[in-house]
Amino acid sequence: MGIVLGPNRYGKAETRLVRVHRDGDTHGLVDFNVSISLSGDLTATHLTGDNTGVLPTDTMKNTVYAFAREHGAGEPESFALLLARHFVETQPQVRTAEVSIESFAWDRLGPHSFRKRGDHVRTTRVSVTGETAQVVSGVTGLVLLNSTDSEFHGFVEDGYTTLKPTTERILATAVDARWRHAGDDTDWAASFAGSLEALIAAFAGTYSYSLQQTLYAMGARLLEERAEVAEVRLALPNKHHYLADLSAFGLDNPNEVFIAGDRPYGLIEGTVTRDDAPAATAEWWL
Ligand SMILES: O=c1[nH]c(=O)c2[nH]c(=O)[nH]c2[nH]1
Repeated sequence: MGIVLGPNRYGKAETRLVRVHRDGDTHGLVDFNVSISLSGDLTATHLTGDNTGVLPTDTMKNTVYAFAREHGAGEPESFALLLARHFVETQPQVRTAEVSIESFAWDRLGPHSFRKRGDHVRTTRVSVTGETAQVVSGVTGLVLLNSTDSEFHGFVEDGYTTLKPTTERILATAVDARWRHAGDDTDWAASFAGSLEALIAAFAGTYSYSLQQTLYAMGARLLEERAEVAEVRLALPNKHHYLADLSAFGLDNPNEVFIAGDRPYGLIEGTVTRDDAPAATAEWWL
């Protein structure tokens, strides 16, 4: 009885690409999750470890970022065809290339501000003890992104610091916010809509030197615009976008092609409150 190699394929899964198309002050944003799988004559590496026909999956990932710089990234079908044809045409041992792309839609908030579509959840938490009622409203999973107007520098640098100061970066977060109402009788629909609008406007409108600064601006704006709210708590994950280094391929990258990071992420948390806010009557955060 013999043992034979059956069907096989290999590739790089889930390359997270964010492509900013800079058209003057108005930016376009494309957000892709690209998975590549190649098959063909790959027997040698499986049977003997002979890698002469193996294009590294790392190269596939690099190709995604380099093509995004060279060709832009528009419709996912076009970008997938471009990549798949490239691997079949340049790698004689590859018979079939499969490229799958998940494309995440963002709605425009401003020239360089975006909100991820179909995301957030409205929350409420009410605590009643005897005659006392405390109402907390909130939102989770509201994903916002500014493709410019964000810097981060002047931070502590110790022996373990490798982060380079930057005057140009993407700032993105998934807003997790709770706000405590001073009373228990207001127009809840209008209050929620206005609070959400205040958070979004402050994020989009703040020229940011840190996510901490943006957090304070968001909380302060909500309190300025909603008299019925006493206190705001925000937890903002810093959804890092790393500038892809394309210099090895002879390409520059003027803040256009980004690697969307997953984990770890910075987590910036804080409370913004009125100095005359009534005390909370129950635990209300998380
Ligand atoms: O806005 C930021 N705040 C930080 O505290 C921080 N730390 C870091 O590595 N990047 C950032 N960005």
